[in-house]
Amino acid sequence: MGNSAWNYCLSRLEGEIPEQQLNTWIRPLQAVEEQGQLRLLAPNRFVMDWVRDHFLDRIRSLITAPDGPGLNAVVLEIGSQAAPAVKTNSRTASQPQQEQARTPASSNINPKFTFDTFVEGKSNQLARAACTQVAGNPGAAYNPLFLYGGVGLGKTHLMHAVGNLILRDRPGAKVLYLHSERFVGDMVKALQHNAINEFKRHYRGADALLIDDIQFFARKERSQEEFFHTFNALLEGQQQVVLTCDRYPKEVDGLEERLKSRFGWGLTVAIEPPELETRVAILMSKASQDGVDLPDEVAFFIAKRIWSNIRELEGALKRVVANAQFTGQAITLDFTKEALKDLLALQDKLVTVENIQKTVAEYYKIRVADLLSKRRSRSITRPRQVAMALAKELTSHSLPEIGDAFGGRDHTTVLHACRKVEELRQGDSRVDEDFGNLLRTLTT
Ligand SMILES: Nc1ncnc2c1ncn2[C@@H]1O[C@H](COP(=O)(O)OP(=O)(O)OP(=O)(O)O)[C@@H](O)[C@H]1O
Repeated sequence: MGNSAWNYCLSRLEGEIPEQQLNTWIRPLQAVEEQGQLRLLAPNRFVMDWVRDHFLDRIRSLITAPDGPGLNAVVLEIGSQAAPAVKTNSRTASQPQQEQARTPASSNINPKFTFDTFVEGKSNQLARAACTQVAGNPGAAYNPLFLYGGVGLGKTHLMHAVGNLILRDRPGAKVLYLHSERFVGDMVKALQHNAINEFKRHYRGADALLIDDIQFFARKERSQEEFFHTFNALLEGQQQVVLTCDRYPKEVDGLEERLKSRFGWGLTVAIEPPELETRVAILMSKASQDGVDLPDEVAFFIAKRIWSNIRELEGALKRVVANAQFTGQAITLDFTKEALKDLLALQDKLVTVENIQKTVAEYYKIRVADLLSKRRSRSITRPRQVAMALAKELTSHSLPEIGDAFGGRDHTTVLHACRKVEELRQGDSRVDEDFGNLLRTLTT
């Protein structure tokens, strides 16, 4: 393994730094390991300064830690190395960057994010179906297609999958993917350089425009104005627009009403946090893509303990795999528990039964004391059952422990609550929505 220290470091950083920042600052770095030190090559001074100021201390502590690669030093400088000659399909630090530099108008579609690599489950079924429809009939099926849901649930993946499928069917199509921050940045640059017409032409000429995380448009009036016109022009021309957001569009403060109402013209679909079976399937699929043999019990263990989002799930898997490769050990359940020890401890600390009770009480506008009381009116029992079910799902406490924490109730009451909530979630969309909202609040 040429760069095992750097790969190890990356796998750790992936769990700590938002994807957007990793792509912007960390992945463009090239790493060279030599004589006990790691040389990091930044493509330019801007990146070097940023990495030095924001990430270098952390990288150094990971690289030199005795229980990590244990190298002596990290050197950061400007430079580049020739790209390795053979590299199939795997993402290297520098490739996407170089690609972009050569062809600034390129689509930025990540070839790894396809429908084939997207695992379907109840939580994302509708979103996936809508995306396949759109990819098969761009501009005609649903326009715009608006995907929303919490962080790391696969919105970006699906968006790229749409782009990839359109490009497969029509290789000449102009498919533009970008984060909404980039749209804002490009617009500002265009205004500064008197090039707004070019900017308009560029975006309005897209056959499909895919814009990620549009909550970043909030309170940026000039950008919203420009986006509004771009959006209208595209819709009129039957060019496809796909948008994502971390919440339901109407709930984004600081977004103009006319935009919100336009977003509702097409189809708006939610992606929910995946249920256990889907999480296991995703882990299995990621492992097999990387050629890793993942025992079932390990997949179940990770999926049970990490529920909030798929990026974290992937991060945990990467950490286990990197540690196993690094130490040359097999991936067993014990090994996995050890590798994820600090991550899981951190998580246990974050979601406590008290925390759940407080959040649930606030959500239903009742008092925590009501949850613990003997009161049996519907307005109290339902939130209490939901809180118990959340405690079972999100903490590692046993049923008797949870019962105790809810005013000394019996474990069978907790079991009943969990079953009841499960049943209600199937049959009553309000309960399902409440549960989803609470899960999101507690885990993000
Ligand atoms: N159903 C799925 N099958 C396989 N991989 C998935 C699935 N959902 C998400 N992922 C993976 O999880 C990671 C995070 O997903 P993605 O970046 O698409 O999330 P997101 O919803 O766009 O989050 P954010 O709002 O933070 O941008 C990606 O690596 C993606 O491939």
